[in-house]
Amino acid sequence: MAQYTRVSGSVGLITLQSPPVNALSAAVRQGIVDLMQRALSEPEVKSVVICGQNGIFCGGADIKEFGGQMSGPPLIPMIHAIEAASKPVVAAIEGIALGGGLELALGCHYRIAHSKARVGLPEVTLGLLPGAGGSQRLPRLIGVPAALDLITTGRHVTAAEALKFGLVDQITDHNTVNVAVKFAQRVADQPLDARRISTHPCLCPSDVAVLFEEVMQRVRRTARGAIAPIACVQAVRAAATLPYNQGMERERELMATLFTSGQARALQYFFFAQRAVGRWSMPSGARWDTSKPRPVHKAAVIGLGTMGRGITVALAQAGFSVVAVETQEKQLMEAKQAISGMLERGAKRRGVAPALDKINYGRNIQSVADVDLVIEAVFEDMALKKKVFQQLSAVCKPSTFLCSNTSGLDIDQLACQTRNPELVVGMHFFAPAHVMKLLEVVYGPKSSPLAVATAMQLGKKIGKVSVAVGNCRGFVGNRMLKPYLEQALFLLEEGATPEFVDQVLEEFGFAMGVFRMSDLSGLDVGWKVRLADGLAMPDPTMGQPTRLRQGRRYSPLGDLLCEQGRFGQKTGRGWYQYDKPGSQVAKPDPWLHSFLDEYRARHALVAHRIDHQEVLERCLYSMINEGFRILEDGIAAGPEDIDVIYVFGYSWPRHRGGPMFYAATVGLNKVLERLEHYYQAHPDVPSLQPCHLLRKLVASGSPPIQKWREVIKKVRSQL
Ligand SMILES: CC(C)(COP(=O)(O)OP(=O)(O)OC[C@H]1O[C@@H](n2cnc3c(N)ncnc32)[C@H](O)[C@@H]1OP(=O)(O)O)[C@@H](O)C(=O)NCCC(=O)NCCSC(=O)CC(=O)CCCCCCCCCCCCC(=O)O
Ligand SMILES: NC(=O)C1=CN([C@@H]2O[C@H](COP(=O)(O)OP(=O)(O)OC[C@H]3O[C@@H](n4cnc5c(N)ncnc54)[C@H](O)[C@@H]3O)[C@@H](O)[C@H]2O)C=CC1
Repeated sequence: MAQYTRVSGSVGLITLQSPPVNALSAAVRQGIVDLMQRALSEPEVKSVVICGQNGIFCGGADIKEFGGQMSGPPLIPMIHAIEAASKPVVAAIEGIALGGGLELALGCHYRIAHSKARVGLPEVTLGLLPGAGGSQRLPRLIGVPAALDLITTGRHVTAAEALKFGLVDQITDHNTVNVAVKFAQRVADQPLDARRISTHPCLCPSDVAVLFEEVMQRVRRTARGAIAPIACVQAVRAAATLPYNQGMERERELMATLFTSGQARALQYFFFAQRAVGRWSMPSGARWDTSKPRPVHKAAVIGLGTMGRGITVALAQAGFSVVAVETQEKQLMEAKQAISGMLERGAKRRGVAPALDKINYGRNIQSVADVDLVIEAVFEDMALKKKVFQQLSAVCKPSTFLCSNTSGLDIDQLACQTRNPELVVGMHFFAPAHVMKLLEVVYGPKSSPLAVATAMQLGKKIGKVSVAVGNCRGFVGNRMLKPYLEQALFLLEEGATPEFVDQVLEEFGFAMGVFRMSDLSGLDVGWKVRLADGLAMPDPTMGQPTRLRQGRRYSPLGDLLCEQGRFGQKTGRGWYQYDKPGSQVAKPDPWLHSFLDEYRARHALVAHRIDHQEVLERCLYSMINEGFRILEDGIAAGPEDIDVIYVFGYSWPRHRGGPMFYAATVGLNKVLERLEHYYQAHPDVPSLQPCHLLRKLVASGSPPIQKWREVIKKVRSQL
């Protein structure tokens, strides 16, 4: 909807009204069309101001409408009509002008923005391009290089930056609508021809062809298979090389391709999934909207290794006072230096002062007595963690929340060491903890809704996307990683090379294939866990490793590499070789290939030809199958939780929506059929056995992903 008022006698004020972000729904578009006609037909009205209610100009097209039949007046002619109007139209931009919202403002003759407003064309993040003239008007207004930057990244810019670009005409600290109304009165009689952006020539640098070539190469390199960034470059190239009308036609063609692509659907699903995870629930029925968090002012981090350092930086940067405890003197010194460096670099990037004074370092756990929340990040060793939780419980205030950054140990066992087990949760960060967006908040059987709500809120305050998950080995992310890694190893045993497996996964869109990823995180990490589990022991009777452990197929390949001191990048050797320890450039290693040949010969394994399809299906479908088990067990409340975890924590390509959305795209019956096929071929691999929920969903006609929760509920109620 939109509302019309006449202000100061001669200005028609059109206010967009569609909470929460004044998106351009069919009703809003209809309102704008009708009210523009009214303003133009009233002789007393000399100029028009368009603004949005509640201090928000416009969040763009209504993304919910994209999934269905579009109705109402189309955006492009609406914006053209505004630009062609005979009376000046001024956009009064408060809050945000994003996507179609900014395109609407670009159709206006003038733009006045509040100093705190942000503007941008984020369509690329939804798998689209600015398809309501934005790709053609923006380069004409601010030049090709700046337009390419904004349109291909989708980044939001501040009002100050927008003014520098010439994207807005004026910024104000006062009431933007009042300023815009006064402005509209001043320009009421001024000629409009020069204010119609579509009539401007496109501002191109002399080496524009080279620029497009460079940008296209960069975009292709970073897009990981996403098509929208490429279409965005093509659309801006059309603005630079074609007359406006032909450019608009090209924009329409490109938009039509994107609009109906699976990628746009995946990215739009993911937009809502990110917001859905904030509405968490626990099997007990506790929920985000009925569980109040307690404020946290002062926090502590125990253990300043890789993770503790990043967590300390994340907390300090968000303004929390932090007590940082490390028992080893040498580690403490190194950590202080590393944390100060991270804070200084971060502050420089953001143009603020480094939050060095927010942190108090110490070697004694007694120094955390008065904090509101502790995050433990000591070695992944249950006995050590239990001891630390006993100490914390004795030292801290009774109300202190005690959290563990464990990658997958039982939160309940830690809670049992404390006086107040209801205040214990997992806060599982991802490395590097001050950079990675994901936080798994893990509730055990004794965790209270208060503790979950507090950890979720803390995550939000430090800029994380937090997902509440249940307690099980590996939680959601690492539990699903296990069958994925396992399949990758089996594929090596059966004839594949690490290079081939990685190439297939990287072509799919992962930032790194599974073996390059293992080399980066360190092969020793998983080895220690397998040793602790009694899995990575050489067979005592044979004197050499066997391929069956604890009743199921097991690949000791990773253990054998670790026994040779090949821990990955840190030792300069792993699944690949590196020039020196710490180097990041992975090169194929002839030693590894001979090692694999010898291994296969020793175990009488005949290498067979493995193709792309087999690598993808075995790695991804086994992981997806585990995802369904996680849903069935109630460890994740819905598929969105899993998808958000995989995109933000494991570099799953966002334009494929996440593993569960991908399964829905491929077709659940196909996933089931292929799992059945592989399970038949490998009956000693239980992770390939299709789980009950997957079968149930297929039997229920493979409902759309938005309906899975209903089937999950039924399956769980029958357990
Ligand atoms: C706006 C934000 C920055 C606010 O952030 P924050 O305050 O943190 O709140 P949130 O929790 O994010 O959001 C609150 C609430 O609002 C919902 N919401 C937000 N934005 C939208 C929106 N645009 N639409 C719908 N709903 C929205 C959000 O989901 C939350 O609700 P909840 O999910 O219930 O919790 C932030 O929200 C944000 O960044 N929003 C997105 C902004 C954005 O990306 N805008 C761009 C939208 S795309 C666009 O504008 C494109 C166009 O306009 C072009 C359209 C052209 C159409 C032409 C079609 C041609 C098709 C050709 C096909 C031809 C086929 C053929 O030829 O046959
Ligand atoms: N490294 C990674 O990528 C990730 C690790 N994790 C988890 O985070 C935790 C920490 O892992 P990392 O930082 O990699 O380990 P790390 O080995 O780099 O650091 C652990 C630190 O804890 C210190 N420490 C040990 N006992 C202590 C005590 N009683 N009091 C104070 N400090 C103590 C050690 O001296 C060391 O500096 C583990 O539980 C791990 O599973 C979670 C996510 C990712």
